[in-house]
Amino acid sequence: MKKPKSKQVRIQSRNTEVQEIQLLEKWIEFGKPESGSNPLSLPPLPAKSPIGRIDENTYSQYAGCTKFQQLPISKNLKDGLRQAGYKNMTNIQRASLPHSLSGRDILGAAKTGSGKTLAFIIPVLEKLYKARWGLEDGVGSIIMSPTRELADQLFGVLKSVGKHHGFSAGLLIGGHEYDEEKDHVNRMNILICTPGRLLKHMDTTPNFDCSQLQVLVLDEADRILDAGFKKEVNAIVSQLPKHRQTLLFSATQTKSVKDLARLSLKDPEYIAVDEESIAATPNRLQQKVILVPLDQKLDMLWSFIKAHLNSRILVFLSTCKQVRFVHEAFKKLRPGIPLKCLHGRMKQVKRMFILQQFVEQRSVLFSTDVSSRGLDFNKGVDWVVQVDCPDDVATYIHRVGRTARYDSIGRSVLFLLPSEMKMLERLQEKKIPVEFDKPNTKRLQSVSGLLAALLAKYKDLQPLAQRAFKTYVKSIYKQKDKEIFDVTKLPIDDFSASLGLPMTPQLRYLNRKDIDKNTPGEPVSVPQIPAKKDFIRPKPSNDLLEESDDEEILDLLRSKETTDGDDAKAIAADNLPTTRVLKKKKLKINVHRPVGTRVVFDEEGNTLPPLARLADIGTTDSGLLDKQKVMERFAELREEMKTRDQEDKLLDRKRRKEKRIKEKEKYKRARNEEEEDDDEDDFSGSDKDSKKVKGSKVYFDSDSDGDMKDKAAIKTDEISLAEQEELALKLLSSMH
Ligand SMILES: Nc1ncnc2c1ncn2[C@@H]1O[C@H](COP(=O)(O)OP(=O)(O)OP(=O)(O)O)[C@@H](O)[C@H]1O
Repeated sequence: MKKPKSKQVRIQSRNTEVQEIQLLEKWIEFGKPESGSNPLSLPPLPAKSPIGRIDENTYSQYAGCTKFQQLPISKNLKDGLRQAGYKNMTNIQRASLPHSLSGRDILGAAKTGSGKTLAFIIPVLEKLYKARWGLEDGVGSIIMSPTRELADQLFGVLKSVGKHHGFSAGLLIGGHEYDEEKDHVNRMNILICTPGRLLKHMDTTPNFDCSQLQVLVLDEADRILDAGFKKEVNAIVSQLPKHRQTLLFSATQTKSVKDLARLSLKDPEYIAVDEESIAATPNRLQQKVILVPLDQKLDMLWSFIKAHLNSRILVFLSTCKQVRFVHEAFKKLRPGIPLKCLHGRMKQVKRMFILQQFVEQRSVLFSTDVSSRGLDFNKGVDWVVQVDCPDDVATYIHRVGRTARYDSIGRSVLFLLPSEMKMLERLQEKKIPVEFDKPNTKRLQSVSGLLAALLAKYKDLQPLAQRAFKTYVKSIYKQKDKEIFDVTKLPIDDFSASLGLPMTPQLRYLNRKDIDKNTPGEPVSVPQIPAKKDFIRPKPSNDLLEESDDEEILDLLRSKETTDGDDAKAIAADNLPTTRVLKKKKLKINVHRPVGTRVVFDEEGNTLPPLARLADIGTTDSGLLDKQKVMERFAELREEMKTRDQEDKLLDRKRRKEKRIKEKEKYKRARNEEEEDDDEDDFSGSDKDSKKVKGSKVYFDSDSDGDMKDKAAIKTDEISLAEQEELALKLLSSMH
């Protein structure tokens, strides 16, 4: 009894589906907006106006509608959206959906946190639904994201709003089990992926086929189309059918004709909903820029964290090593708020776990740009702190866009070095409403002294600090925009000391003279910049574990109280942390000393001449060296050098012998192959013989190569002559 009923139900639901699709297609065709028009400019539809079919040939208007329920989309999707809590559309959704639902290519730009994800997930689901796409049809849509975390987040949105559709969807990202993915990838209708992993499947997974692809989506399109992904994206696109719908979205969009040609976009609709708006960043975002000398960055960051213990703070640093160091070091100083870190070198599972934790509790997340794009921390990030200057304005926009999402408020602060003030101009040129603040460092707590102590106590922290130092300087050195990033203007000794390092690590690629001639905090040309006297060495904190009041440091920084220059100098002198003393001593080190020699210090921390440690202070009150001891030491050194020379010679001989053996084996293999080839060919006996003789020549020990080759040649000649004589004799005797 049951079976025919379920069959009947199946037939019935298929018929309903077919009817719904026919209706949607007619409705879309009836009301699709003019190509090139912006549906946002149309007056909003009255709330109670009819939805869908009105009479035989008339359907309701949907260009200009404000609610998802007014769109020509399936009931399944409407249910999914309603259950996920989405009712009214955001501007980018209102502007793009009427175009994308009618099958047009889209190039969409809207501020961070403005709802671009639904603007592409809705047309993807609807396109496949209207095509009655099934499991057996394979890949119908690919959604590409530049980072794994963002791909994972998009996957979450797709699952939530698409739960009433019967599509299969897969997440293809690095860090996942590739073999497992391989087994399922052919059965997926929608793939959310990073470019690298998708290409790997295209190259290696048997029968992986995207030839029927209907919709291609690039989220954070400008990032995916930039040089970093160029090879992968070109290779992927070359394997996709040209006849498809393509949707590109980002907060900072590309209009490069070359890029668009690469993707074969067909008359795309340019939808930039914020073009008329003054700022490229959300209106509810308060943005500050403060001037912080390099050696005070960690003091400033520490003080900031201590003043915001009840917030969720996202901190951007430029390299993985910096993130690791600051996280490890600050953790040991226990600021009174959980600290987490995230960077591209971490295992994927851990990355996901950390993001989850950051979303769930107030904490500080130190991160590289791996989390600068697209991530939506749904409980809201209170502060975005950019300790290191972003590469460009686009990166700035994406970083600050992790806060003030949808309709929430947010705050951000960017630390700029005096040499990076050009970045402030660039932000202002792009109409980003940043407020420039002079730092009033009265409430700053210095951590460099504490870091020096930590480095001495925890041996594994010192290499971390060194790498943090080196990678930061290198990142500046490698930056393309030299107007902003000038490595020669970095006060590198002060910076090194501020990380608690006793000595400035060597930077082979830099000419020290170029750097040293620039003093920290040298005059800069931007008018708003405070004079050098505004940079005050902060007061070291006596008790860093004690919680400071939750008053915001930045409000204080803005306070009208200015510190008198002389006072400032006095405070600075009073409060110099211990690392500064170390730093002064370190400057006396002769960096050009011969390799392998040690720097020797006296009790005052001054460097001594080489061999000075041999001086017998008891007997030579003038500080002169004991000649006898020096001579003995020289003799010792000579002996050591002799032994090392002998060891080197032995090693060299051994290496040469190994090389010879390898060469012989190589020749042997080549000869064997040659002989095998010869066997297959129809050579005359004499040819074969001559080849063997020729081949045999190369087997001589090459210790005295030339000699032996000559001998071999002679030997071969002798044999042939004897044979010839014998043959001649035989011939003569037979003639007689
Ligand atoms: N119509 C809507 N109604 C309510 N909330 C929405 C709507 N659309 C999106 N949101 C919410 O707004 C937040 C930001 O959306 P989304 O992540 O899509 O922004 P985005 O524009 O892609 O940001 P980014 O440029 O940083 O990637 C999300 O939490 C999302 O759930």
